[in-house]
Amino acid sequence: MRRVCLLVLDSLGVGGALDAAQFNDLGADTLGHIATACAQGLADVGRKGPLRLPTLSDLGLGLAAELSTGELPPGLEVPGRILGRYGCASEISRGKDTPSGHFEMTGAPVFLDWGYFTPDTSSIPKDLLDELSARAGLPGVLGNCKASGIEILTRLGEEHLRSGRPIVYTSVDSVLQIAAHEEAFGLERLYEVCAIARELADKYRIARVIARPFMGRDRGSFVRTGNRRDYSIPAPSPTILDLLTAAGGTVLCVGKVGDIFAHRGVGRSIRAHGHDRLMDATLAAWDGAGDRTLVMTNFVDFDSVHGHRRDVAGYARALESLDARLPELLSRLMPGDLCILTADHGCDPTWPGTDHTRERVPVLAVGPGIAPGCMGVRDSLSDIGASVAHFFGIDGTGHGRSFFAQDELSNIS
Ligand SMILES: O=P(O)(O)O[C@H]1O[C@H](CO)[C@@H](O)[C@H]1O
Ligand SMILES: [Mn+2]
Ligand SMILES: [Mn+2]
Repeated sequence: MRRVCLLVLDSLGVGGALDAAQFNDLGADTLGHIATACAQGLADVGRKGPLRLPTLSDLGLGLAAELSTGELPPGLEVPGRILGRYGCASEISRGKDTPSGHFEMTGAPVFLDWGYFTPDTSSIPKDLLDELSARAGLPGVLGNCKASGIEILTRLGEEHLRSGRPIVYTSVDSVLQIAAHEEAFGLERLYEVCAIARELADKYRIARVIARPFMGRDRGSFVRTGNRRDYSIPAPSPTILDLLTAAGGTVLCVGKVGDIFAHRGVGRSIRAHGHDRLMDATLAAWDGAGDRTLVMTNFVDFDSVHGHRRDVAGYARALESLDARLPELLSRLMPGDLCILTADHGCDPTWPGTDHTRERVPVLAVGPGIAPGCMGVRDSLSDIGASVAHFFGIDGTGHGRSFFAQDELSNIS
């Protein structure tokens, strides 16, 4: 029996990207800067002192970070013995966005340029917005600029309630985000508008349309809800989700993963909000998973709740909480099981602005029969997909190299 659990700690970069300067991210280091702030007592909100990640440290997270930047993040000192195979990987896709990271780690790096809405005002082409209003029966839209999601609600949320116009905005990523009040505008209506926007955005090669529902009565009380939904462009080439499904295996996606892959190669998608619920859903999926099953979960709050909001203490708290839940999963790994933890890009909460940061990502692999040790600095996140294919004994996508030795897996039951 062979099963793989792939956990994406969304935005947990470990610095060190050789091309970071091209993204104005030279020196960005999500994990390193969080750990440093914690060690300096600068992240003592709802937690205290140095970052404590005993399980992730045992799996080699600190060493993976040291491999990337040359510096061991404080608090992530080398434990007595490493439990897993650790390393880090550079991203070769052109963008530092979520779809690029997820596609690349599943064997489909993105070499084409997404389309971007760049200007700060009138960002989104008039044709697209006119057609969206016509087809969705909207009285127009608000926003139409590059913005941060919370700030724009404060600025335009009340006008949205008065006018019924949804708020459209973009970021440094290839995204068209649409915010609307979950009750006043309606959640299903927002999803319908986003589905139309997805069709219209295709010709501009926009990677994602994102529904951003929110609640609250006024600018002081607006909050985004957990009903966010992503409408992605499909991966540019087959992923291991496609190949495993075609080979008769099963792909179970937890959280926003199914949406990211536009549900291609996805057997079942399980929605859950908040890291604890996401972990509960992962454990439930894992407990019911049979032979040749891939369970893939994205822990989105690191990025959306803490990284983009530049909330260092919150990010540290979320890391410590997830770390405390990991033993529940690790204790369920039986012979023939493999668990890989990684990230899709960085989002350094100490960095200027509110956007993602170009960084390497950690790659931690653990399971009975997987010899602990170092897998080095990997050339691409696609090495993860190649390793998963190798583990399942199926053809890979042609991108990436397995971090397992050729004959290493033959003795695993
Ligand atoms: O500021 P909010 O709405 O959270 O947007 C963020 O979320 C998007 C998806 O990760 C990114 O493109 C970034 O702009
Ligand atoms: Mn992401
Ligand atoms: Mn993000």
